[in-house]
Amino acid sequence: AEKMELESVEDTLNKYIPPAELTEVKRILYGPEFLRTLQIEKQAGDIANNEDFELAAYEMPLSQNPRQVKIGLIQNKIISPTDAPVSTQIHSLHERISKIAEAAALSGVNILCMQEAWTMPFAFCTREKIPWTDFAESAENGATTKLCQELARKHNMVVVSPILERDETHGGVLWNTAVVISNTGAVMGKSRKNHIPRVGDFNESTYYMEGNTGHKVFQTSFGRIGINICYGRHHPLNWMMYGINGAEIVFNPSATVGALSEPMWPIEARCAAIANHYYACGINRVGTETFSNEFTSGDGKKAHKDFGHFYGSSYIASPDGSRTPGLSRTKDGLLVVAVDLNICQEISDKWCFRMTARHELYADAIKQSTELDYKRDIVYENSLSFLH
Ligand SMILES: NC(=O)NCCC(=O)O
Repeated sequence: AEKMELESVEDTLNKYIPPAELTEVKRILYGPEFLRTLQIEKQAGDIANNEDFELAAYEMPLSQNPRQVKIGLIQNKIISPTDAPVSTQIHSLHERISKIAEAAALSGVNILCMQEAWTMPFAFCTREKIPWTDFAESAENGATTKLCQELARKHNMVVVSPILERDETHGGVLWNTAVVISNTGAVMGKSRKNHIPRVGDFNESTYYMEGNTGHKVFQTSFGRIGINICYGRHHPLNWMMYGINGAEIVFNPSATVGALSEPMWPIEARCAAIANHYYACGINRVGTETFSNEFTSGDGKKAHKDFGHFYGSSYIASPDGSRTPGLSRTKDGLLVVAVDLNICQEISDKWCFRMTARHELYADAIKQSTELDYKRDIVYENSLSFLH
């Protein structure tokens, strides 16, 4: 029997914490400044109802000189079963996401980001090559990029489209890549996943290597954006480099399951937003994906056919330390958030984390620590000196 999943942490707080305490609990958990809930545009609300996805919209606190943009995040389940033809699986997702993008456009979204490898099941757990490698497409002119170009032009919004990329220029190798499409419809470029997991059933290193595009930041019409794909969120230096390159918003398109990472999820993007003075956006897929053939997790337990529950819970964290509530843990959703990019500079001037970061100190120390003959700087009590 399928396990009953908790709908959302916020629903549980709202249901069980008495109103008198709830405000204070939320202030402590979600941040000092209260978010404003935005009215859902009627037509967008109708699409969400008809298509059965959650639509939540908020405005984050404003600075003295606001430079507001609206971010949209989409989290979703796969539609077709994993043994359907590849083209059917991709097509069904194209249709679904186009409808959600329509609701995003009606909600005034300027920059829209989908989840990691959004055109496919997260099949890397299986270690099988066929049919999963057939989901790979050219970042520059694959069918998914073409669709996103249409969406970008039609809705005048920047689209960040994370896909499994096939790089024809370099022998057709695969990458885990986010394609950035301008609101004009032009492909601005791509950003590849820098850190590939070797944990749990995330057997991605069987398929593609660590990315080689560095920490590109894209100057779009609606602000400077970077993309730190999934497992990269466990690496503070990865987050930091997008900040150093001037990002005002960093997206973290992800695919991660409850048993592995859920306690880390609300913390990591939020810490990154605070430490780097930018907005950080966590996006995670939802649902349980089942495969035809059993696979093992290398833990002595029985072989199984599913990856476990992808818990959604997409959210946006502000440089001021606050965050939005998460989307559902079980349902498809669109999170629309109006953010003020000027908050990045305002908070940087207030807290001075960038100014006080001492990067030159760490640059030298980290460089030395990678040398073969490096000696760790540990101080021993004299009597224990034989431990050296
Ligand atoms: N997609 C991916 O990198 N997942 C790894 C697991 C995690 O980072 O939570």
